[in-house]
Amino acid sequence: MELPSCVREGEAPWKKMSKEELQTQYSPSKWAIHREAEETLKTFSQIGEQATKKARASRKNLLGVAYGDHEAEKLDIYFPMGESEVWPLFMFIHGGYWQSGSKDQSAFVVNPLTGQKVAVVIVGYDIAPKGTLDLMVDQVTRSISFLQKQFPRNEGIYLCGHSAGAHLATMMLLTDWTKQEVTPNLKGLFLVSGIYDLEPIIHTTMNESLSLTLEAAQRNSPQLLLEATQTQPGDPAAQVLVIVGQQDSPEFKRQSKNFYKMLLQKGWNASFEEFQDVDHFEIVWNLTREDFELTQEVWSTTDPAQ
Ligand SMILES: N[C@@H](CC(=O)c1ccccc1NC=O)C(=O)O
Repeated sequence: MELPSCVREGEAPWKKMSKEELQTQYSPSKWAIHREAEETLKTFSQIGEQATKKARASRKNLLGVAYGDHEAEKLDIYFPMGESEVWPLFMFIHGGYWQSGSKDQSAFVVNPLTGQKVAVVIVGYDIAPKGTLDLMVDQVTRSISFLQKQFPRNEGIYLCGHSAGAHLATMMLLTDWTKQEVTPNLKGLFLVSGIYDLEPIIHTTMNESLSLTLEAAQRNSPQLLLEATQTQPGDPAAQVLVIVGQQDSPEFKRQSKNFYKMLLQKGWNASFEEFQDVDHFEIVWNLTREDFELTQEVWSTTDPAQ
C-alpha cells in the first residue's frame, strides 16, 4: 500500500517508499546476510545474555544501582581490573526500538574494556509502552548526571549507543546541562547504527508500541534539532564517531551519513566509519572480542594517555 501523498512529497527518499518497503528498511534483521532474520535476533539475545552472565561472574561490579525512583532507573557498573580509583567511564545504551532489550542482556563490551582500565556502565530505562521517548531521554540524562556526581574524578565519560540507544546517546549532545545539577565530563560518543530522524518510524509497526505523533517524533529527532540549532557544541573537543555496518539497510546508512554531515556543519569533532562485513547486530556482539576493530578504537579513544 502506498503512503499517503502528503507523506510522499518532499525530498527524503523514505517519503517515496511504500509502507512495506519502509517497514523492511527499518527492520535491520531483514538485512543480515550471515543468517536468517529470526536466527539473527535470537543469536543477538543469546550473546548479550552470555556476555552479561560472564561479566557478572568475572568482574567486580555493582548491579542495580538506582539513579532515580522508577523501578527501571537502575544501572550496572563494572569496574576495571587493578587498584586505580580513577578511570574513564564508558556507558552503553542498548537498542531495541525503545521497546525491547534491557541492561541485563547488554554487557557485550564489559570484559574487553574493564580489562583495559575502563569502567563500564550499562544503563536501564523505561522501554515503551511504559516509557515515552521524552521519559527515556530524561532518564538517560539523569543517569549521566548521577555518574558524574558519583565519580567526579573520572577520566572522561564516553557514551556508546546502539540503534535506538544511539538516538538516546545523541540526545545528550543537545541537552542543556545547566538545568542539571552537574555538567558531565563528556569526552566522546560512539553512535552505532543509530536513528536520528524519527519521522519514518511513525509509518512502521514499531510505532504501535511507541505511539509517536509527528510532533513528538520531530521534537526527539537529533537530525532536525541539530539543523535548527545555532548554538556551538558544548565541548568542541568531544569526539563523535558515527558508525554503521556494511550490512545495515540503505535507510540506516543514509540516516548516519546525513547526521555525520550535519555534525560537521555545526562544528562538532565528528568522524564516520562503515565497518565491513557486519550487520546491525554483529557490529555490537563483536564488541565481546578484544580483536574487533571497534573494540580497539574504543580502547584508543578512551585511553587517558592518548
Ligand atoms: N524488529 C527489529 C529489531 C531491531 O531493530 C533491534 C533489535 C534489538 C536491538 C536493536 C534493534 N534495532 C533498533 O533499536 C528487526 O527486525 O530488526
